[in-house]
Amino acid sequence: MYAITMKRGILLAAFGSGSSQGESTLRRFDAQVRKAFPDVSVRWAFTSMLMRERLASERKKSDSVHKALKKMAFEKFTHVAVQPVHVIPGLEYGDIVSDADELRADGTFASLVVGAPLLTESQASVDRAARALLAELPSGRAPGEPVLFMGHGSRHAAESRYEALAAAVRERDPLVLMGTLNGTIRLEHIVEHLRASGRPFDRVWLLPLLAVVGRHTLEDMAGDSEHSWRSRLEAEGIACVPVLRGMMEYQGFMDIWVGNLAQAMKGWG
Ligand SMILES: C[C@@]1(CC(=O)O)c2cc3[nH]c(cc4nc(cc5[nH]c(cc(n2)[C@H]1CCC(=O)O)[C@@](C)(CC(=O)O)[C@@H]5CCC(=O)O)C(CC(=O)O)=C4CCC(=O)O)c(CCC(=O)O)c3CC(=O)O
Ligand SMILES: [Co+2]
Repeated sequence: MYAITMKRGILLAAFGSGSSQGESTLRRFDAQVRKAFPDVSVRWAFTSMLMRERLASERKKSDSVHKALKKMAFEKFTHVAVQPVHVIPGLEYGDIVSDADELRADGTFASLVVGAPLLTESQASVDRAARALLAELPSGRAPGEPVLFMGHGSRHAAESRYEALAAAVRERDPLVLMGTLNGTIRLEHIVEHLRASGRPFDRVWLLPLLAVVGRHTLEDMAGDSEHSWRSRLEAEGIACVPVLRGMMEYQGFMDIWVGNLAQAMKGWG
């Protein structure tokens, strides 16, 4: 058996971002990954075709997961770990796994592994994320002020992960609530819950449960349109303090995604 010279690579996979804040968030994460694995090449893939096209029109190059893996195969990488920076094992995450499955079937890599998203079916992953989230609540939050997190939500069964996280967080702090844009726990459920608590509060803090600040945060959460969470809460007479920081800007969450990557790399054998 000839000895293959091991060439190891990491492929980080995000939805993609074109904003300067989003790009600096991804760059900070990139630096943390390179620091954690100094002798492994780090590449990026953006999963959103829409984002890749938007960047291409601004002459910024970006690869899909499939294309990035093809390039790494061409460059003779033997061991590759793909690490998504997604929150749930939903549809977007599933696309990444199927891209990896396809390339693995090619047999071009000696080993191709995919890391877990922030939340998996394990309660340990939910509790770990709940602790990271509660460790980073806005410093200006006065006692008794509710904090609302807006997740993306999904029609995929992985939607249950948001509910699991919401329960784990509420257990630790009953005034930290979570809902999703396109999921089962909607904003109206959160408002009902707040009203039912009977506790007086002047304002609520509004944070994205999204890795990177993008349109969903800027428009759907904090935007001026009447459909945004902020506008709908203000229409209910509830003042809002939006915090435009993606989850990947918090050390605790970066540590979880880096930890998932380290775990996946153990699968290289
Ligand atoms: C399946 C689908 C919905 C459906 O059809 O059910 C879906 C699902 C999910 N998206 C997620 C994440 C993000 N989606 C966006 C943005 C957009 N998402 C859109 C479409 C779709 N998104 C449908 C697939 C359409 C397709 O792929 O062809 C766009 C194009 C249209 C729209 O939704 O408005 C809009 C472009 C906005 C623009 O114009 O820029 C951003 C960026 C941002 O915030 O703006 C993030 C990263 C947030 C972050 O950084 O965390 C997650 C959570 C993943 C996770 O973290 O786990 C899920 C759930 C899951 O994966 O199951
Ligand atoms: Co989306």
